[in-house]
Amino acid sequence: MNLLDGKKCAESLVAEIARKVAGYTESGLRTPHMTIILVGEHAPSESYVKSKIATSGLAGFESTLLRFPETIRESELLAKIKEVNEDPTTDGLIVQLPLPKHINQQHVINAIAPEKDIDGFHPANFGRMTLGQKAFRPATAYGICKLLQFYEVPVKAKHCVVIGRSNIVGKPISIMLSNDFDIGNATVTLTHIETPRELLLDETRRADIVIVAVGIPGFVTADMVKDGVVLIDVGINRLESGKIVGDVDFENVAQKCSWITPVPGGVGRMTVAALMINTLMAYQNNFNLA
Ligand SMILES: Nc1nc(=O)c2c([nH]1)NC[C@@H]1CN(c3ccc(C(=O)N[C@@H](CCC(=O)O)C(=O)O)cc3)C=[N+]21
Repeated sequence: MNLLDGKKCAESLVAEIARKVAGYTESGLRTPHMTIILVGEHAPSESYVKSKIATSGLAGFESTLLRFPETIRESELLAKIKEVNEDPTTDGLIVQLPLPKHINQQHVINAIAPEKDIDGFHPANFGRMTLGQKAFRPATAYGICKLLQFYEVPVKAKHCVVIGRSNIVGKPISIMLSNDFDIGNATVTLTHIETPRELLLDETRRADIVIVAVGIPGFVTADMVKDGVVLIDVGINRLESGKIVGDVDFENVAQKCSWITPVPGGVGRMTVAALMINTLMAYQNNFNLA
């Protein structure tokens, strides 16, 4: 069993970004700048945002955190997004999810300027990505691709089973890995809550790569996978003990894997690294660099 070390991979990608940024700023360009909007006080979001801000510093970016109370009205939030969209000193904008219930997530995502949408959630980017056009790719899915690439895990022509069809992970990763992308050309099965258990087992037991993003601790057990499987665990579940675990029964499943991502230190780190890649791309687009 080999670990797909997201920390190590992310550090290497971020160091590469920092070198590029140093080159740009030495030639007189301004520093890349990302803005994060955080609404309310949600403990996990605090920790994710902290990690994004710290990593953006390591990448050589400036960052701004805009915090709003839980009670902010949707119209006010949309007005703030419009301000950031129109601010030429910000390259990328993240509106941290989840949002309070009274705010329509779709309205918010659609309000972000596609050219600043470093999360890749705007329909314009999602559509372009799906069609194989240049786009900001959804950060978690993109991070998984970069991690597979870093460790030279074969993807082309492999059978990949994705568990969970969320718009932020399952759906985009299944599209990206099946597309004719640099890291792609797999044969992908997308399974979800309505997939009969028997069918799910048929699929996972012959899969070369299993990607699980369901948010249930221990969902993937050793009897569900074949020897030599590559396992990508997207889950982040906080147990009552405070321990963070993924969606995989790691102790038992890891023994059967050729590669497996740890939680923490796996996909979470790569999500943040991919956001940095997207921010650099937004900046390069702004200045017509490459
Ligand atoms: N608009 C938006 N964009 C996002 O990219 C976004 C979001 N909303 N909402 C929530 C998810 C989750 N997410 C993570 C960020 C960092 C870690 C991370 O750094 N994890 C550490 C552990 C730290 C911890 O989990 O507390 C690790 O895996 O080693 C994980 C997950 C970004 N998300």
